[in-house]
Amino acid sequence: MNPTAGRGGGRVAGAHVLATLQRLGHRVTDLTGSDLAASSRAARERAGELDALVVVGGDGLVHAALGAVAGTPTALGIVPAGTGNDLARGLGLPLGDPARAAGLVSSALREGRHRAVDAVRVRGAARSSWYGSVLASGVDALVNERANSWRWPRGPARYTLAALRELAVVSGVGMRITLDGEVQERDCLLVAVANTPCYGGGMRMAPHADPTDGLLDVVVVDAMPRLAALRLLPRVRRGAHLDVAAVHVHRARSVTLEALPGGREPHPHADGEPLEHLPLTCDVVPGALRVLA
Ligand SMILES: Nc1ncnc2c1ncn2[C@@H]1O[C@H](COP(=O)(O)OP(=O)(O)OP(=O)(O)O)[C@@H](O)[C@H]1O
Repeated sequence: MNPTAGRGGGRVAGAHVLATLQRLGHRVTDLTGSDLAASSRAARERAGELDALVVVGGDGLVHAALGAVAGTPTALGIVPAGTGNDLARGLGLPLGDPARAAGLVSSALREGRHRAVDAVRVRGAARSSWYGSVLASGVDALVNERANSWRWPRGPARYTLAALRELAVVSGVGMRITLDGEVQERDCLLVAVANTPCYGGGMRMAPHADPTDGLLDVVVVDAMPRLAALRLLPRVRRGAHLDVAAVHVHRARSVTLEALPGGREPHPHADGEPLEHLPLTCDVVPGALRVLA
């Protein structure tokens, strides 16, 4: 569990989930570490001996857990307790109700029930990792980085304020995008590579992304004047931006993103967590996750 997730609600939710699963007869080991690195390490070391890894936290902790179990037979239980919970939202899990989410995890464990869900393997020059929701690589990545650096406000307002801040200084990034071998070069506001619809605490950038279709939804937004980008923001929150001429949606199994020389190179993020710099290649791995649901 992440005791600090969701303004500290993670501690209460985590204790409740632990007690609930024990009361329902499951053998539970608490792998909570003193920080994210310690929790991730424990998850990686122990995942192979568990039936399931159950996380109580936000997207940061779910991202770490996913890295430990994707592509393995160990199931993943998610009790959303963060401020964003975009991956849980994208998987249709109950939000804002840890008791219900814990009950679902427990009944799925008891009945041996899981949903096979796609995950994304992302490879850079130095390492490869997994993500479950959306990779941000343009101004959206800068917004994510900015939002992560703020302690206040928590929740979606933090991303909106960070977007207003970043859009004041950036309007486009040159990108080479390779979609299943087909190359395009564009001046982009952002390229989002999505397995599920949302990032940034409910921004529906890829509203039709389906984590069970074996495909990535790639949303490319062309560079545009700042005012136009600001006007696009509320439409993205509703997922009502796909008919805007500067917005293009592609579907692919494999996507490579490279920054063209010149300009400010964003630091890509996936599931809200920082990755290494571009170039990066994202490959969808169908059914790589067994989600208890
Ligand atoms: N024991 C811990 N385990 C995991 N993360 C921890 C822990 N203690 C502190 N943290 C910090 O909490 C941060 C936020 O974690 P998390 O994403 O789970 O919650 P959130 O930010 O409230 O939710 P969301 O990402 O969905 O908005 C992590 O980046 C990490 O640095």
